[in-house]
Amino acid sequence: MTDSSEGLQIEALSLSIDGVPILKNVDLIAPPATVTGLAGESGSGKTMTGMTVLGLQPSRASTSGSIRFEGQQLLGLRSKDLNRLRGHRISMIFQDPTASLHPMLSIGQQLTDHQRYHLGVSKREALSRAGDLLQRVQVPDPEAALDKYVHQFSGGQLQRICIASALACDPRMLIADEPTTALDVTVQAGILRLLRQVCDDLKIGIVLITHDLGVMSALADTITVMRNGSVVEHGTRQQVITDPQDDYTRSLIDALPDRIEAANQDTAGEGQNG
Ligand SMILES: Nc1ncnc2c1ncn2[C@@H]1O[C@H](COP(=O)(O)OP(=O)(O)OP(=O)(O)O)[C@@H](O)[C@H]1O
Repeated sequence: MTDSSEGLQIEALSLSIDGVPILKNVDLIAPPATVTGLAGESGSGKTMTGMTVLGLQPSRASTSGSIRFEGQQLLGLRSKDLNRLRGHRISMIFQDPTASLHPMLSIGQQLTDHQRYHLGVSKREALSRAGDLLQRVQVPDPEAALDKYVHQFSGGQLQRICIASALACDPRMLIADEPTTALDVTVQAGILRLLRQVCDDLKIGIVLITHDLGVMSALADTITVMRNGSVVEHGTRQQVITDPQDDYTRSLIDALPDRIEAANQDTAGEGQNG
């Protein structure tokens, strides 16, 4: 049982846009130090759920239900308070690292600005922390990397930099929306392994959003499956993957048997190029 003052608890979250229901009574619990998977086909409402946690739903959306983070109600929070939370206590990484990073700013600048805003640290301290973060996410030669720009890195390295940026202000929760979908298969496994380390070593809760049950089965501790804006299944990874109760989940798994098997094997041979 999760302590209600810890992690993220979404209860009966509904959201509609111009009267069209997008999310319907969504329940999701994401404890600390756990990877909570949110699966489902395209358009099922996974991203909208993650965005709503951060108050980033479209402005014309109407919502009901509850989103509690470390005991605090987020739904209806003023934007000033949400700003304080976003990128600090809860951060997010997205599918395309090149779209998440600014092409004209050095990596050092992109890893320090929000530290200075949220943590109030000096430029020098923020840079030192940024170097440590790049080391943690295994970007080669972290000191030199701080002076480089986006075009000088591979896609996998850029996603590592995005993870470093997401970790920069010591978040307690990380929402990862399709974090490996834009990457080569050979690089994906390294990013998944890094996210596992982040979760285990820093005790950060991760909400992993992906349509790919192969990725899900490699990383998630629990899996919630959505369809058409509703949760259709929830359980441990083992339960959901090996004994799905819902026909829709079963059809998703049946479509990907080989990939799930492959994803469940630890891909120890993956190199540092990611
Ligand atoms: N800004 C918006 N305005 C209106 N409807 C939207 C908006 N953004 C998303 N939707 C709708 O909300 C529904 C859920 O979309 P969402 O992006 O959450 O799905 P998803 O499960 O994350 O799918 P994908 O993997 O393709 O991103 C879809 O029907 C989508 O068309």
